[in-house]
Order: sequence, then C-alpha cells, then structure tokens
Amino acid sequence: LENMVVESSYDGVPLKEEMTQDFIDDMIERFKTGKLLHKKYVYQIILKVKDIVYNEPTMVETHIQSGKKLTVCGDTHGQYFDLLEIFRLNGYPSATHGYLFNGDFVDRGSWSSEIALLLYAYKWMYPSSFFLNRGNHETDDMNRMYGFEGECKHKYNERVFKIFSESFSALPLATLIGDKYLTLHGGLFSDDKITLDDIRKLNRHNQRQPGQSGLMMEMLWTDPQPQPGRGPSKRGVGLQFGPDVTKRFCEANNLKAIIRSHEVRMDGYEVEHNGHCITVFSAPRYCDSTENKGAYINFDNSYEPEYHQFDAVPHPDIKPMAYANNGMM
Ligand SMILES: O=C(O)c1nn[nH]c1-c1ccccc1
Ligand SMILES: [Mn+2]
Ligand SMILES: [Mn+2]
Ligand SMILES: [Mn+2]
Repeated sequence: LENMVVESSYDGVPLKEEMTQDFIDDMIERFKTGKLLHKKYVYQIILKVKDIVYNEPTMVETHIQSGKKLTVCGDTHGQYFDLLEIFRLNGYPSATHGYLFNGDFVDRGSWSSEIALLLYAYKWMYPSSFFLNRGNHETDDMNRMYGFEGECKHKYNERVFKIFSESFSALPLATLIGDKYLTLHGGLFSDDKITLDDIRKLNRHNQRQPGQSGLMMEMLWTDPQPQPGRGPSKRGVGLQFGPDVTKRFCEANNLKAIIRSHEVRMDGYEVEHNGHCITVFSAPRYCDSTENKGAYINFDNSYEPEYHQFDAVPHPDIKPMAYANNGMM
C-alpha cells in the first residue's frame, strides 16, 4: 500500500496520514459526478476504519454532551444522493454533530461503494462521534446477491470487496445511547434472558458471518410483530418478537426503547410496542419503487427523539441492482 504511487494525472485531493475535510469535500463531489477514488486511497480508508471498528466493543456506548447533537439514520442501501439529502437538510457530520448509521449501508442501490467510503471517511475523521452498526447487508451472502460485491468489482477490484468484507466483520453490532436507547439493525432475541452484558460479552471476532442461528444473527435479522410472544420470521431466518418481549427487555436493561431499522416504513419511521420499539429507515422511494419516505432521528442531551422525514431526490439514471450478478458467481 505504502509503495503504491498515485499518478500525477489523478485529479483528486491527495490523502496522506490523516483524513481531512478537504479530502471529504472533494470525495463527495467526485462521487456525485460518477468519478471514483484512487485505489490507493480506497485501500487506505477501508483498512484504517477496519482497524478503528475492530477495536470498538461489540456494543459501543455513547453519551450526548450539552450543545451536541446525535442523528440516528437507518438503512441507506446505496442511495447516495438521498444520503447527501440528509446532510443537506440536517447538517453534515462535524465534531459537534454526530451520526449513527444503523446498518444496511450497501446493496440494492447502485452507489453502495460511494456510501460505504463516505461513511468510512467520516468514521476516520470523527471516530468518537460517528458510529456504525453492522446490518444483515454487511455480510458476504447478501453482498453476493444484492449488488455490493458486483459493484466493488466493477468500479474497483476484487481485493477492494475482500477488505470491505473484512471491515464489515469487524463492525460493532449495537450502540447504546445515553444508557437509554439501544440501537441495533434487526432486533431482539429468542431468549428473554439476554441482557446488555451478554451483548457486551459477545466476541464478534470469532464469527465473521452471522450464520443461521445465535445472538449475532438475531441482532441483525429479527423483526417486531404486533402480537405478544414470538413468531416465525417472514424472511426464513430469525424470528419476530412481540410488545411483551420488548417491554421485558427494556425493563430488565433500564432502557427507554430499542431503535432498529431493517424494514421499510412508509413514513420512514414508526414507533411500535407502546413506544419501546422504534423503526427508522433512511432510504426514501426504496429501490426507486416503494413510495416510502425516509426518516432520521435527532437527539440532543435531553435524549428526547425528534423525528424528521425526507423525500427521495433525483439521481443519475442508473437502476438499483445495476451491478448485481443475480446470484451467479
Ligand atoms: O434488501 C432488503 O430489503 C433487506 N434489508 N434488510 N434485509 C433485507 C433482505 C432482502 C432480501 C432477503 C432477505 C433480507
Ligand atoms: Mn453510560
Ligand atoms: Mn435493509
Ligand atoms: Mn436489514
């Protein structure tokens, strides 16, 4: 990596030892116009963020200091122009304005590498106020089927996908906000006795992919249901959990609510389970087809959720799944 040379013909801002606002600003514009980053910088960003997130706990804990803000976003699914719309409406990430992206950054939408690299650049720039939870689409099986692997190979090369995959396996699985809100991509568990400590103690590094059972799979795959108790998942993996499951979990762990994503909501968000289960989804007009809004949630140190909805914005004429290989390899 060190001895890779960036040709003098490369027209982008250089990246040296540290991430800079200039590099990020230039990157945002390059991606808007269909340009790529130099592979040297792509490797550098992914490997740096893999190192940062690898050393974070499986459940990251953060508190919001007075005068600061934290915005929680859900699935973005490669919809780069809609991600920029969030920043345009709500403010770009900064030292006083943190963001938490709650999984499913990639797949489906055809600007997945742009989203992943921009989120990673911000994680490098603001490692203690910019947070990333792993989603079920930060996994090899989904990336093979739903476009991210094909997009990486088309725009960069196979090695870029491989190191993205390694970085996804290093991502935390949950982030606790102010000891009050547990954020995770999917939802709760088949076992009522699971506590925050069990999540803290989960060693995510000895299991790269979530598999078909266990705590990691359930955190990335489960969905809420209106009926009490537990039910079968419509997805063929995981389960559905009812309002009583959520109530017991929040009471046992002194939480106000869980904040999860993983499912489209027509309003971009939905407060369910008597307020103890919040779904936030940030990919408006999902896959250019569902007429859903996107949403994000702003918190300050009052820890009162402030819900914001937003609409999809125009994007260059590249369809969703443009680089998917329809499962053939
Ligand atoms: O791609 C999606 O919509 C999605 N987002 N989270 N999980 C899924 C999904 C899609 C197909 C099959 C199973 C899960
Ligand atoms: Mn605390
Ligand atoms: Mn999703
Ligand atoms: Mn998902």
